[in-house]
Amino acid sequence: NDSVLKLTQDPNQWVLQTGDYANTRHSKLKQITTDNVNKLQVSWTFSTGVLRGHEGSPLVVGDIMYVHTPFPNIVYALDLNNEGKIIWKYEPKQDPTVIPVMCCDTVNRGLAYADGKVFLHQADTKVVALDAKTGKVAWSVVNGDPKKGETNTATVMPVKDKVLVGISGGEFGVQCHVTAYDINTGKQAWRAYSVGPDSQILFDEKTTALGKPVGKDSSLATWQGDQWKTGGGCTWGWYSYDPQLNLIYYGSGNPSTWNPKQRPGDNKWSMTIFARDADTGVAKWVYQMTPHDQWDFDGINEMILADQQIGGQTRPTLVHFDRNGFGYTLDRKTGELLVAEKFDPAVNWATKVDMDKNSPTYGRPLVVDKYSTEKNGEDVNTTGICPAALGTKDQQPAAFSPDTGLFYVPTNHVCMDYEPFRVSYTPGQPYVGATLSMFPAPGSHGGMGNFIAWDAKQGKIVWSNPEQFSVWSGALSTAGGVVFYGTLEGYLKAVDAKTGKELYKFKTPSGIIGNVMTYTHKGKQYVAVLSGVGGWAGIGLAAGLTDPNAGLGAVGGYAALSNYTALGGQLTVFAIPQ
Ligand SMILES: O=C(O)c1cc(C(=O)O)c2c(n1)C(=O)C(=O)c1cc(C(=O)O)[nH]c1-2
Repeated sequence: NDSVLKLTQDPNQWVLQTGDYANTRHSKLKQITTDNVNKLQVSWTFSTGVLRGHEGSPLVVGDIMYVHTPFPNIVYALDLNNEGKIIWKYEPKQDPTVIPVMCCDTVNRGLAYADGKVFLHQADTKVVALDAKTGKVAWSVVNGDPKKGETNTATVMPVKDKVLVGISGGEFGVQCHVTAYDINTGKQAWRAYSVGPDSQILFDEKTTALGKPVGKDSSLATWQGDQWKTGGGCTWGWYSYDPQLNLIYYGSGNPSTWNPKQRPGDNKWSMTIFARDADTGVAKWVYQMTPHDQWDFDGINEMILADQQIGGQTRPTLVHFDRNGFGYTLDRKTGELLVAEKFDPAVNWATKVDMDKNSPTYGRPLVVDKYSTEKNGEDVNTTGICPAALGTKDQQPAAFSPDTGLFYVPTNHVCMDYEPFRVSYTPGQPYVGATLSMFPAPGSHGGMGNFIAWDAKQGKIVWSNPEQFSVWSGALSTAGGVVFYGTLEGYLKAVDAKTGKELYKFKTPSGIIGNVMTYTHKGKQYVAVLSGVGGWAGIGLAAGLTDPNAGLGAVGGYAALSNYTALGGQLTVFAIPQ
C-alpha cells in the first residue's frame, strides 16, 4: 500500500504495529541516545478505562495518536496538539460471550493505518475500517463465528489494495485461515487455510518446501480422515510483507488438539512459515518447523525481513524466533533454510534441527524421546520439558537494528510438565486435551525470562540479560543506540544496543505486555508504551484465576506476579524535558 510505504519511511510517525512492513521495530529517531536516555521522564499519560491485558501499541499519524484497548476494543483518537484531548472515540458493541472463547486473555494487538482509514479487528472477528479523521465506520465485515470458537486478537496488515487478517481458535479446533479483504469495500478477495485440500490452502504445483515441490494435497496426506477439519493452524500472529518480492509472510499455530495421540501424522501445515503471493494468496514456499507438535509450540511469531551477509553473500533473509526455542534464518525468496539454532540454552525437547540436505530428516527437529508427550502411539505424562507451551518466545515481537546487525529478543525461560488427555470435539467448546504446569528453567538464574541480543547470521546469543519474569513486551530498537522493552512487573527498560547494559528503568502502573513505540511531535522524540498486565503469562491476574493448573498452566507458573503488580490500563508517554 503506497500510503503505508510512504508513512513507514517517515520515522516521526508510527503507522503499523510492526513499525514497518519488514517487522523490524527499528526507528531512525536518535534524539534519545545511550548518553541521555537516563534523563527520560513521564511527559503525559492516558487511562484506557479497561483493565485487562494491553498488547500492541498506539499508532501516530500526523498529529493524532490512535489508542486501542482489549475487549471491548475501544478506539481513541487523541490530539497530540492538545495534551491528548479525545478527538473521537469508537466503542464497538460486542457480545460478551466471546470472552470465554478467547484462550489467552481478551487482548488485542492493535490497529493499523492506511489510505486515511484506521483498521480494527475486534475480538468477535468483525473487521472495521474507520475514517481516521472522524471515527465513522467506512465498512465492516465479519471474518468468523465465535460460536465455533473463532475469535481475534491480532492486528491487520494493509498490503496494496487489501487488508490481511488472521483468526484465533487453536484451542477450539478451528480450521484457521488468512483472509484478504478489499481495502475500500471490505469485499473478500481471497482466503487461504493452513490445513486442508489444495483448493483451500491455495497451494499449486509450484509451491515448495525446502526447495522441492510439495506435491498434490500435501496437507491432507498428513492427517487421518477428516481430522484436518478441526485441525487448528491458527493465524493469530504478525504479518510481514516484501514489496519487491510481493510476498507476505506469517506463521501458523498449533494443530488441534494438544493431545498428539489424537492426530497421527505431521499435521501439515500447522506450525509452518508461509510465503504467499500478496495478490492471489497462493503459497510460494512453506517450511514446517515442528511437525506433529506435541507441546503447543505455535509457529505464529513474527517474521523479520532483513538483508544480511551470509557466507560472503548478501541474502534476503527472514528471521524468526519460534516458540519451539529455535531461531531460524531463511532465504525469504526461496525458503532455503540457512540457520536454525537454540536461542535459549535451556531448550531440551530437540537436540538440533537437521541441517544435512542429504538426510531424510533434513529440516526437521531431532526430538528427544524423553521429552515427547506421545510414545509408541500412546500419550504419556512427561516432565521437565523446556521450553513450556508458551515457548522460548511467544507473540511478544523482537526488533532488528541495521546499525548493530543484531536482533533484540524478549524471551521466556520457562519449562513444563505435560499430561495429555483424551478430548472430544464440540463446536465452541475447549478442545485442548492436556494439563500443564509451568516453572522457571531449572539450574539457571531462577528467573522466567531473558532479554537477549541475537546474531542471526551465526545463530548465536551475543548478550543476555536475566529477567525475573518472561519478557512479554515487544522490543523497540532506535538509531540512538538504545533498545527499549517492558517487563511483567511494569518496568519500561532502556538498554545499550551494543552491550545490553541497563541505562534506565521506570515502573509504570501495571505489568507491561504491550510493545514499545516511538515518534516525534513538534520536533521532539517521545517513547510510549501501554501497561496492563495480562496475556497468557498474566492470565491469573487478568481473569482472577487462582487454581495453579488454570489458564492452561500459566496461573501457577506466574503466581508470584501478584507480588509486583495489579490490573491496569494505561498509556505512558516519555520524553527528555528541555
Ligand atoms: O491457537 C490459537 O488460536 C491461539 C490464540 C492466541 C490468541 O489469540 O491470543 C494465543 C495462543 N493460541 C497461544 O498458543 C498462546 O500462547 C498465546 C499467548 C497469547 C497472549 O496474547 O499472551 N495469546 C495466545
